[in-house]
Amino acid sequence: MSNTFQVDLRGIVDLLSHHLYASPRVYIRELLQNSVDAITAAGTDHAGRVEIITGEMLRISDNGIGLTEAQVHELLATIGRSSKRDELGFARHEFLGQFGIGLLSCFMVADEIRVHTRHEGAPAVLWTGYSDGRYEVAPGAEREPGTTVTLLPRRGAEHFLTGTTVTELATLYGSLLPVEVTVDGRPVTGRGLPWEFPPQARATYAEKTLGFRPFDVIELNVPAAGLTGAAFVLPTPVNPASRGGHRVYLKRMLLAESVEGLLPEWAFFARCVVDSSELRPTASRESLYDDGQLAETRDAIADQIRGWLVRLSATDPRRLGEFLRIHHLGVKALALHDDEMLRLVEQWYPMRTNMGEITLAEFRERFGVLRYAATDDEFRQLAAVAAAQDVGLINGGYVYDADLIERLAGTDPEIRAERLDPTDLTTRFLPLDAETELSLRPFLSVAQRRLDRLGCEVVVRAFDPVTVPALYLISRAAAFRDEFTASRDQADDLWGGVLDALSQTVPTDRPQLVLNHRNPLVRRVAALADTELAGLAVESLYGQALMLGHHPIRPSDAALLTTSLLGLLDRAVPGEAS
Ligand SMILES: Nc1ncnc2c1ncn2[C@@H]1O[C@H](COP(=O)(O)OP(=O)(O)OP(=O)(O)O)[C@@H](O)[C@H]1O
Repeated sequence: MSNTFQVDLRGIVDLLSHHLYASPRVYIRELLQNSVDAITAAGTDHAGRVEIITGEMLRISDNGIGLTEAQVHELLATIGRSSKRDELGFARHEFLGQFGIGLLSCFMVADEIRVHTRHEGAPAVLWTGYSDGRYEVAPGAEREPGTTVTLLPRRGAEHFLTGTTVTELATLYGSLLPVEVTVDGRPVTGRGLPWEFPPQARATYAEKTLGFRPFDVIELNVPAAGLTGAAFVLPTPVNPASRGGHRVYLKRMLLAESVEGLLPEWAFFARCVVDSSELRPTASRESLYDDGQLAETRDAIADQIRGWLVRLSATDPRRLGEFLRIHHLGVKALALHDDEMLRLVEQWYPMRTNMGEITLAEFRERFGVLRYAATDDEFRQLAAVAAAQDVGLINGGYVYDADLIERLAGTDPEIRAERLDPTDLTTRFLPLDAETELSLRPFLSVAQRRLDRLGCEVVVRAFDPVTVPALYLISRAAAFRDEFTASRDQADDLWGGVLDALSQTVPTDRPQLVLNHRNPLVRRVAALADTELAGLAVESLYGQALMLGHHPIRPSDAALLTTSLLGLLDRAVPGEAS
């Protein structure tokens, strides 16, 4: 024995309103969609018209194809049955609807739905559906071919059917539709496609609907997806991680104002407004169906945005510079895996160097090798000294910069990159002649004794600039050891033992205080016969070098600084010691 499924309409409507549609407001979209589809079905030489009248009840009339009585029974009363699919069940291309559930959404705001309809050459029919699942079919009053749907508001949902709300919703969803739509006599369509507006009007449109005046507008055209539209470039930086959605229309009907997945992540600086005749909606019609076609469309749009950037570099570099200043993070993120973008960054993005802000291309021309410091701290330590020796140095400490430099060198054998370690610079420090070296021995041993307990080695070299008396150089290995010692000091006995055992394996090159023999003050200090005063001076130079390089001041450093400062003051201020 075979039976037929029974459907509990209340249950289905509840499912739709709570789990499928984001808001009951979509009922207007579903009604508009049915009217437009009926007009499409009536044929192309047919000037379509959709009229919405609000009041006690809501009425929407179209001059579309209408339904015969047999179709009314078949289509309106069967959930999931649609006239918009072909024999194989595929959505027919020319229609907006496809699922056969749209009309049900009206039960979210109405208790009763009346469909008064007539198909050319057939008598008019009146179908009445109730939210409890009953429906009636009766002969309808004489009328022109077409359909009028009337909604009787459900208690508590009246506000969804007022003139103001309906005008707002019809404008939101339907303003780009290719048929004339009016609400209470006022047209909501007919203003054309915003991305075809002249530039000024386009900017005003963006300001009103997207909330910003665009930096530029990129026209989009992807024939394979029947897609046209525009990408509006944001005029201010945005967090690359914030997902900005796009305004997507499908066959001129708004899908949603914040659709994700239309652009690749790197293009976070653009907001699109597009219409597509091929991309598919999910059943809720609130997002795009994520399939191969969406992926291909995304790639095609990405190409067009990339093309805009490349074009800008060729025709208007100044403007490209402006763009990069605003959105450098996104462009750099993109350059990490896109060669064209990498070239763009190399040619046009000014990086911070010790010779000012210059592009990597210029830097290479001047200095050959892309020499960079990997962190901001290392850069600060080295920048002035390197500059005085005419060594160009890039600050690779900004997000992505060091990675980009490395990648550039990895993709082009012509390009060399070199990470500069603070201790590498000592090779640029000239040793002193043997005689001077010898004469400085006693001073050096005094100085070394004062700094021994801080784990610092003192050397004297000649380097530029003469104005810098001393530099504190810390190699990567030493930096690691410093952190290691700090955690050893804080650890309890058990962990202390473990860390001690480990420390055997930690390399032992020590940080260095490099005194500059070209600096007059250093020469005078080195020549002092008073070893106590020389010691105090070395300690002060040590403190000053720490601060110059923005090194952390440990408690032992702070204690040393205090005693040396007080010691020097004591020497400097005249009067008898008490
Ligand atoms: N205004 C109308 N004029 C003519 N036929 C209509 C009209 N409204 C609805 N219909 C008929 O009723 C059927 C069911 O409509 P319904 O809105 O439930 O689903 P659909 O439009 O086919 O698909 P979807 O769920 O994607 O909207 C339609 O396929 C269509 O044949």
